[in-house]
Amino acid sequence: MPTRILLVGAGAIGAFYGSRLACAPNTAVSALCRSSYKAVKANGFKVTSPNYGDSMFRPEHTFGSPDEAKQAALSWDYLLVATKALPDVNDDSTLLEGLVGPETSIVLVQNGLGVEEPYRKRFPKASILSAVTIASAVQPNHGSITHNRWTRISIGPYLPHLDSGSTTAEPSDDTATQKNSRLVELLKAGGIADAELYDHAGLQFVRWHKIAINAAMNPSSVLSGGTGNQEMSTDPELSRHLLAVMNEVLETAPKVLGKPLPPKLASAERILGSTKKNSSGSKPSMQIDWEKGNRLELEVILGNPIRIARDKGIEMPRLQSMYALLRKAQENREQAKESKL
Ligand SMILES: NC(=O)C1=CN([C@@H]2O[C@H](COP(=O)(O)OP(=O)(O)OC[C@H]3O[C@@H](n4cnc5c(N)ncnc54)[C@H](OP(=O)(O)O)[C@@H]3O)[C@@H](O)[C@H]2O)C=CC1
Ligand SMILES: CC(C)(CO)C(=O)C(=O)O
Repeated sequence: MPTRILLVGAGAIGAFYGSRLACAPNTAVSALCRSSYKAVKANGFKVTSPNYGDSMFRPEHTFGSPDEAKQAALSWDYLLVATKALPDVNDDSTLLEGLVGPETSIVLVQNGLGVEEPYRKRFPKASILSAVTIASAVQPNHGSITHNRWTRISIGPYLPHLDSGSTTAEPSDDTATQKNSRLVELLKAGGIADAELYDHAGLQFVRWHKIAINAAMNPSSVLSGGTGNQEMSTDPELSRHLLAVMNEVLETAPKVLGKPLPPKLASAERILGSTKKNSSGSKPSMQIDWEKGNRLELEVILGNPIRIARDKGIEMPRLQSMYALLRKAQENREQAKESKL
């Protein structure tokens, strides 16, 4: 039997990593699509990448709805979720109803903090793997994926009971850890050399570290009227703001997680230095979503970090200001859209 993987949200990131996993031996990758269903069912995915060249990736099965996936009655080893994380809009954990069996691991490849919780609450017995990627990919047309650069994906089992000070492992922890190692092996076999294995605590640090980048760059671009990454990092006032936001996150993370930040994670100064050198003209994904009129990943990038820190008695004033402003701007825009209908 092959290792069966279903992509839930086969957009830029889901289809890119899916196309690599499909190259690993004895692996069958299927896709649950939404608006790209017809294009993918007819032609599969065309993936272009500076690392892997141009390739076609035909899913074993292409489903147009969660019900269709359920009716296939297949047993999934991994459900790889790579939808945009928008808990204020949809609870995407409902998409997995009827697909999670005793052998299934749920893999969340999404930005943000707290993305695992809706899945843990709905599927308390399932093993959940949490993944953070540094990559740049887009889906310019249905079924066409352009991978631009970077392939780093860090994955760890999500075992939040270990956070509460208890060192008592649960029997299912070993399964999650083994499934995690296996997924990293599959990604490496598919050519992702920088797939990285973490334990629960290590991966949560990686999530906070990525939040430092996303909470600084993404809302600042929208609030500054669409400034690109490099221009923000070289502007005298904006660059001070970015550094201060990143440091606010990097100083909060150890207080929340109860351990010092691992030294291998880059400092705010180093992140800013490499952004200054990024001459690709890139803009943060939140700005691109704002331009398209899409809902923003505000809750997982700003709201959840603020709330998680506040629960521990810590305020994050720079994040809070940006969150309050953008939340209202988004709300006003949604109301304006509705009043036009
Ligand atoms: N793109 C990148 O370079 C990076 C992205 N990330 C993170 O990865 C995650 C995924 O981002 P990205 O791949 O860019 O997003 P995309 O918008 O490209 O892909 C999301 C996909 O999920 C699909 N989807 C959403 N809801 C459903 C549903 N109910 N049923 C079936 N399919 C659904 C969307 O379909 P539809 O087209 O119909 O909306 C879309 O194809 C985000 O959290 C993002 O922040 C992290 C690092 C880099
Ligand atoms: C590239 C980067 C770090 C810019 O903020 C990003 O992750 C995004 O656009 O969402």
